[in-house]
Amino acid sequence: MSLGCYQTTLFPTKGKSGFSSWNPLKNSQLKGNKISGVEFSNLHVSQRRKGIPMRLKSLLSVDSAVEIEGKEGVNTRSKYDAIVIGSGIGGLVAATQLAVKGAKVLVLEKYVIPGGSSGYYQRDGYTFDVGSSVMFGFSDKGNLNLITQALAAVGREMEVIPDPTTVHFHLPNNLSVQVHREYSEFINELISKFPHEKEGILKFYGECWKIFNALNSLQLKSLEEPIYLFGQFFQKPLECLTLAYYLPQNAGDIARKYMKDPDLLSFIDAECFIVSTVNALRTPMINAGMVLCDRHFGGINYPVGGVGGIAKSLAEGLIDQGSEILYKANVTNIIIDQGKAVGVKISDGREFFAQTIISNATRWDTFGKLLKAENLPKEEENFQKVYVKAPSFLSIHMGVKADILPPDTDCHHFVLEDDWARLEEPYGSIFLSIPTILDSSLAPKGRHILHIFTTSPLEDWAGLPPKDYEAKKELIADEIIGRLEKKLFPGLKSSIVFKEVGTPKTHRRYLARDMGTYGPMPRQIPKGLLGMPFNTTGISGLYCVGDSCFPGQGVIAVAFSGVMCAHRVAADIGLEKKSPILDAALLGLLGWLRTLA
Ligand SMILES: NC(=O)c1ccc[n+]([C@@H]2O[C@H](COP(=O)([O-])OP(=O)(O)OC[C@H]3O[C@@H](n4cnc5c(N)ncnc54)[C@H](O)[C@@H]3O)[C@@H](O)[C@H]2O)c1
Ligand SMILES: CC(C)=CCC/C(C)=C/C=C/C(C)=C/C=C/C(C)=C/C=C/C=C(C)/C=C/C=C(C)/C=C/C=C(\C)CCC=C(C)C
Repeated sequence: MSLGCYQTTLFPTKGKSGFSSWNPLKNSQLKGNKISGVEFSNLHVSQRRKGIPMRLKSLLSVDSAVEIEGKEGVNTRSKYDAIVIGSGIGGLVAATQLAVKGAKVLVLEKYVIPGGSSGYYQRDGYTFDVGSSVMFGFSDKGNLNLITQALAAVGREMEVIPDPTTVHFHLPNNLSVQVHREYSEFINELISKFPHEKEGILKFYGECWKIFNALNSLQLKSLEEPIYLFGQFFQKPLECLTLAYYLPQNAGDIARKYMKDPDLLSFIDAECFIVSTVNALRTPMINAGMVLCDRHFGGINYPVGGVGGIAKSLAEGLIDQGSEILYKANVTNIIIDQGKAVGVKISDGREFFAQTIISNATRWDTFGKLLKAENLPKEEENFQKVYVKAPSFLSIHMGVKADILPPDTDCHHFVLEDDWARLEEPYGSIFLSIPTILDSSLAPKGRHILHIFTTSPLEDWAGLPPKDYEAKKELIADEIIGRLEKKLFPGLKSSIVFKEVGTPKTHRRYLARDMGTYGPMPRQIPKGLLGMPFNTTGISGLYCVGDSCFPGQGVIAVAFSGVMCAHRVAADIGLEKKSPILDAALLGLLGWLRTLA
């Protein structure tokens, strides 16, 4: 196969890339084969293989997979142990964990850099986080610092800046609550707002700590792998039973056992909404326990240089382990042979084969686009009955003059001005992150970054002619900024020096997520986490990872899903212990439990 045929994909040009407003290559950042200092030859392979020039090795390594298939047929075409579709944090954690266990992994990413929703883009001297800047799991202690652990597994460490306040809530009836890093400071502040509910507050958050402490005592691996699971039950029976007890419960029910004040219950709704996009009655108690305590135990920590550095470091670590990432590789099909997933096809026609296929695309994309919808396995039908796509977001990335922010402004804010009923409505509540409060290197001197986002359904933006679409973006962004100007920063509009607005269509396009969705949310009141599928699927050899798998949305949640997925896949390809009889029993039991949700 001629090497020349890949030259155009190795050196993408601005014109050919086809990306517009959220393209990190925009504004002359594409220099040779570097994006912002990171090498991005179309295919990265291990620097450790010596003898052949780097780029040539890249090409050979991919070509050989195809060549082997062409010459020798199905038996030898499985070059890789696993192919991972997508390089979101879920996909990268699964890939790196497998690579350190000795697997040969190929990650195929549609975009030009890794990270997906946890990626970054640069403009005019600003480095913007694409998604959330609130990082759980990034501390140096406990068992739940999954981001720190994922990086360490591939020999990477990032400097982080501790955030003194997870979020500053600005809520109806002038309720203002700062979630301080110190638990006692937070709880005292909350009790000072609701002194008559002191006992209830202590009991509710006390139950959250019970869950957190149980989670934090376990070695986290795949809950679909019986040897590990029974081992944990044997070593930590009380902790496992605690978790099993809370597995089918929701935070709102437990809050209602202890609290009566409607404003306080609405506050608990807001606490849950920022991590689950639904109210407390629909938020699994295990997830609430995890996030409402980790922010005080390990704290929220921001990586120096921006959230995008996490994915970049994982991708580099993966390559160090001898595995590979191919960018601009849009997977269009999962190839099924005799009922088993054996490979994938990408949009330029190339096919890659592996023992296992792991999809970091959402379950809706995996089973609606990459596989034909008529092949929907029963488990996926059930998933789609219990969960719907959460709405997407309208995001505004801005650069502002620094003097507009009062001294001691917190990094993260959540604003819902007058009416609790608007919490879950589109455009009802506003999330605001100002990461330059923690890391000033993200913006030019004398400037701050404001990243504003609010829920917004794709339907609001569909079918508009370009002029109307642009006008609507400006109009809605102006309203949202006006609300922040009124509530937090008088004069905000006149301090703006840079502004870029992304809609649900932008999310759909650049993050390749069906309807630009933020992730799954329960259709009705769920039974806690019981209905959430793990990583195996109804198709042999095919696994899912990311936020449409247990335990759901959130960067730390998808990191856990990556750890679980890698463990299950490693057992299936012989890199970890496995018992086929116990497997069949546990997977059957879990499948049955899900039908109860
Ligand atoms: N505004 C925010 O704060 C925000 C927004 C969205 C998501 N997030 C967080 O990120 C989490 C999602 O992480 P994740 O790992 O599940 O997924 P992800 O969406 O971050 O990453 C998936 C990756 O797969 C790639 N991909 C999808 N389909 C592909 C295909 N067919 N071929 C090749 N590549 C493909 C995408 O380009 C993307 O890089 C969310 O739960 C949420 O917590 C935050
Ligand atoms: C199986 C059976 C039957 C039994 C068993 C029992 C057991 C053992 C169990 C166990 C379990 C476990 C281990 C579990 C685990 C879990 C976990 C880890 C979880 C986690 C979670 C997490 C989460 C959810 C997170 C989330 C987060 C988020 C979403 C975030 C977001 C953020 C944002 C949006 C930002 C905001 C902003 C502003 C405010 C500005």
